[in-house]
Parts: sequence; structure tokens; C-alpha cells
Amino acid sequence: TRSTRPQRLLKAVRKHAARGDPQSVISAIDHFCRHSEWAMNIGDEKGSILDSVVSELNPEKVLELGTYCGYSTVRIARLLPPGARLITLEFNAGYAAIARQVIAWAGLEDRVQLVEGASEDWIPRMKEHFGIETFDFVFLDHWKDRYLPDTKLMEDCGLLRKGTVLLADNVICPGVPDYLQYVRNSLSYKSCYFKSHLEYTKAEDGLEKSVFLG
Ligand SMILES: O=c1[nH]cnc2c(O)c(F)c(-c3ccc(F)cc3)cc12
Ligand SMILES: [Mg+2]
Repeated sequence: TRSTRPQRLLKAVRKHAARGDPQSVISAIDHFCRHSEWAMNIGDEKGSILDSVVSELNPEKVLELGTYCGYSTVRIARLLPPGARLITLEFNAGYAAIARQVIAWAGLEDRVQLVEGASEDWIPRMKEHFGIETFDFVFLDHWKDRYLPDTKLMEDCGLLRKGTVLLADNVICPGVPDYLQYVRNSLSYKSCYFKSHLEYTKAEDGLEKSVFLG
């Protein structure tokens, strides 16, 4: 039967990237998405903005909602000190299977924990199951209809602290109007927009960075 796009993306990583070299994994995926098949990774342009936010923050505890093939997981994890931890949630088992192999190829499995399942099921279990108090950084990149309810759920579960940074992908395309309205008008957040482009295209998209004020 025909392979899936994530399987073809992994094949390109294995062919063109060096094991244990996260930058070569990132470059191999970007090359595949530009020259072979578009795929919904954050990409190199928005990825550079992600890098700068993570580098400035130096987070110890990171949550990623939406792993897909692990591209942004690798981008974030490669910037973390070895003691830091990144938990990434992926609903789609096929995507998760590929992402595990991409993360392993990059040599970053020691600081990444990939969890398969629904964000709404796992967010309430972060404390008792993973021993997490609060997150320093949350990257939202799963499903537009879940950004707002999952943010409210993280608040209710006490997973956000004064200064926790939320960074949301795709706030223009496909767009998350309810989430944007919330973080831009709530007194509990200081929010700003980083204008960019939809991965590997000329269409507008951007990232919204929101600091939780407690
Ligand atoms: O569902 C998504 N989850 C997470 N990230 C996405 C993304 O970065 C996209 F560009 C897109 C996307 C897909 C098709 C389009 F025509 C435009 C954007 C979707 C997602
Ligand atoms: Mg995205």
C-alpha cells in the first residue's frame, strides 16, 4: 500500500540528515517540504521566531501540543540544556510513530517525552503522571479548535505560573480567532503578534506570544 507523507518525510531525514545532528534533521525536513512535498511543519521562517523565543526564555519545563513529525520538537529540544524536559502530545498514532524516529535520529530522545493521546485527557494528568508543577513554555500547534479550551484547561489545572510563555502557531492560517480574542483581551495575559508566513509559502501567517500574568 502507498506510504504516508510522514513516512516519506522520515525517509528523507534518514537519507540526508546525520544521526545526532539536529540542525541537519531540520534542514532535511525543510528541503523535503520545499522541493518534494509540502507538510505542516512550522518551517524555517516561523521556526526562527520559535528559536528566538525559546533561546531568550531558557525554559526547563516545556509542553508542546501537537507533535506531527517532530520538526518543532527537534527545533525546541536542541536549544534546551540536558536537564530540561519537553513533553509533546500527539493524538495521531501514525504521526507519533514517525515523530519518535525523527526525534531519535536527531539524538534528542533523552530530553523529549512523546505522549500519544488527546490533549484534554493528558493536561489534567500532567502533575500526577509526569511530576510537573508548572510549565515555563507551552507551544500550541495541534488543532485550532483546541487552542482556547486547552489554554483554559491549563489555567484550571494550575499548570501556568506568573511568566509562563504560550506561543501559538497558525493564528492567521488556518486561524484561531477565539483564542486570539481571549489572550489579547484577558487581563491575565500580555500578548504580541509575530507576523510571518505560512510554512514554505508566501501566504501570511504568524505566531502569537502570550505571557501569563497569574
Ligand atoms: O492542523 C494543523 N495543526 C498544526 N499546524 C498546522 C499548520 O502549521 C498548518 F499550516 C496547517 C494548514 C493546513 C492546510 C492549509 F491549507 C493551511 C494550513 C494546519 C495545521
Ligand atoms: Mg502549525
